[in-house]
Amino acid sequence: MDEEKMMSMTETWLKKHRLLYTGATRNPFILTIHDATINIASFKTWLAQDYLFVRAFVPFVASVLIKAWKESDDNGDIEIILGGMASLQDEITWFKREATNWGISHSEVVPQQANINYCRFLESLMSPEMEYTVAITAFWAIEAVYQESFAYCLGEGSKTPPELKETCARWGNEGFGMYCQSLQRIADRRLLKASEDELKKAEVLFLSVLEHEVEFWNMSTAA
Ligand SMILES: Cc1ncc(CO)c(N)n1
Repeated sequence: MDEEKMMSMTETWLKKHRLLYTGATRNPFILTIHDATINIASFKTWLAQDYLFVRAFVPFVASVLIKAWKESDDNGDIEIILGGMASLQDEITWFKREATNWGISHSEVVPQQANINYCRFLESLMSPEMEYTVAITAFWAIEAVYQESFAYCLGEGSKTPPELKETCARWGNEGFGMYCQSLQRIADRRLLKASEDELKKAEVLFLSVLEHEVEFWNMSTAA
């Protein structure tokens, strides 16, 4: 009897594209939070830009919710996605409060190129022609990168400055980790039934997410 468990599709891709995934989850921006050498200007750039990103992320999640309602074979998906949407409201409130704390005025923040590109990518995923399977896979990847990145900043041996710990805990907490696992399970369940074309498309867009995440972090450290 074979005791080995089969690898899920997302696990297979994470393994196959390890280098790029590590590039997204252990980016220099994250490493400098982890070792407390972060330049506060970089942090403020990230904070200001990510607020704009999250505002664009809300309609994207709403579009995934609609696809789940139309296409999903499991009612449980709706609750998980809806839970994600609900926490985005809290997240937007948090971003506004943090901006005040760090002396950022959102009305003066101009979206940078990497952010514009990423938001445009989100918009392409919102198209009604985009399959649920593909969109939920991208959704999982977007959340998973933040979860892995910020959890690392709170992990053993991290020297994260106390004033940044709350930020890291937003995405690095255990509950957010469980939520990412739920999204991953949905993606894997769907990918199991996907056509060859859909699988290929989902893998390509998974890689696009990782590239956009790398560019987003790089944008923050470049400023
Ligand atoms: C750029 C980016 N990726 C992922 C997340 C997670 O929601 C975020 N807030 N911002």
